[in-house]
Amino acid sequence: MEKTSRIYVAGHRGLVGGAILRRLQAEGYTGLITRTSRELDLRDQAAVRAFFAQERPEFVFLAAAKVGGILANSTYPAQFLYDNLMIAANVIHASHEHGVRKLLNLGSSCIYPRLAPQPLREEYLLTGPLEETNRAYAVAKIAAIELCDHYRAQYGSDFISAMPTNLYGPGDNFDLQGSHVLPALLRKMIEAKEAHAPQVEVWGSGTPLREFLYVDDLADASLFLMERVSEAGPINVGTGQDLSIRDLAQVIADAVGYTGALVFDASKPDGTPRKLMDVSRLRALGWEASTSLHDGVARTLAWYLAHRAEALAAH
Ligand SMILES: NC(=O)C1=CN([C@@H]2O[C@H](COP(=O)(O)OP(=O)(O)OC[C@H]3O[C@@H](n4cnc5c(N)ncnc54)[C@H](OP(=O)(O)O)[C@@H]3O)[C@@H](O)[C@H]2O)C=CC1
Ligand SMILES: C[C@H]1O[C@H](OP(=O)(O)OP(=O)(O)OC[C@H]2O[C@@H](n3cnc4c(=O)[nH]c(N)nc43)[C@H](O)[C@@H]2O)[C@@H](O)[C@@H](O)C1=O
Repeated sequence: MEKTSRIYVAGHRGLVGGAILRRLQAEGYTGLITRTSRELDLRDQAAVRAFFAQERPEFVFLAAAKVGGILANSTYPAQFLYDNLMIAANVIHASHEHGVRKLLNLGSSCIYPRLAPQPLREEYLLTGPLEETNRAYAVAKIAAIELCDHYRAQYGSDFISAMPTNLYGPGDNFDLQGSHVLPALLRKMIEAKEAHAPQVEVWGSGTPLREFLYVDDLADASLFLMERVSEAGPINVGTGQDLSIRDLAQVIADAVGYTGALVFDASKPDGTPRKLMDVSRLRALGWEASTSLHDGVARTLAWYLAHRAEALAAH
């Protein structure tokens, strides 16, 4: 990418797209192209075609998607499947039709089979049944990888796919029904501390293991991949370390300074028992995460406290 390249960041108001946009701006890229979902609904093929014909992006970061935590995924599977299939098919096909030089497709660690060996290696894709709570979303994300790989094979398109582990950071979704676990627990503990509440509710058993990557590290990996890697297949992006939801809740309680009890709500789903990424492929290519969970949580907490109204209004 040159500093004046026309670069489309799809989903620039989201957690990931926002971090990628901030990073590109900080590095002095001037040809940045963005649209909100109101301005351009990426499920609309004709609108996507017209947009690509008009703007002629040379590079595309595909970070627009219907995204949510375990409850949103299991409650709205039709929307997660349809929206994500349409967004991926429209953006990837338009990128091919309009000669995009390179596209980075963002997927998720939930593409791997529920009971695959740990840590999850890229070659485990399509080797077993998926986790039920996010099967619809995962199928759409797998279809997007397949699109990139087959457009590469048939047309020579330089389309690559990154599979991040669970993400968090400034600009996250803090809605308690729709969000992922880390922002949800951060918000719950802040509010419990302020209200002097004796306990905070944590969904599920607390035993599932999850790996968390700070979103600015993902933005760094995204630029690294865009600039230096051209290969088929998913490329895992993570830290290579996980912890239980119970331990995560304690890390967040400590950061917030909340000293009440944690109560586990067994009526809520646990989801997949573990999904630790094997990050050796990306390490061998030359990239590693640099932000510790402790630092990332502290930065996210500081951001949320400074932008609470904005964060809550966004979702
Ligand atoms: N969050 C996480 O923990 C993880 C995320 N990822 C991946 O990263 C990518 C981005 O996720 P994240 O940033 O968290 O998600 P967010 O929900 O924070 O942001 C998604 C963005 O997509 C845009 N969008 C959604 N639907 C449409 C549509 N129909 N047309 C146009 N734009 C649309 C929204 O735009 P607008 O604001 O304008 O409505 C929104 O800003 C996804 O592909 C996801 O799979 C992967 C692993 C973990
Ligand atoms: C990124 C990833 O994200 C999703 O998968 P997930 O990792 O299961 O998502 P999650 O962050 O919502 O939950 C992680 C764990 O945490 C527990 N948990 C406790 N208390 C709360 C809580 O208050 N909120 C939430 N959301 N979870 C909670 C929860 O019960 C579960 O055991 C999919 O969208 C999937 O498609 C995907 O790609």
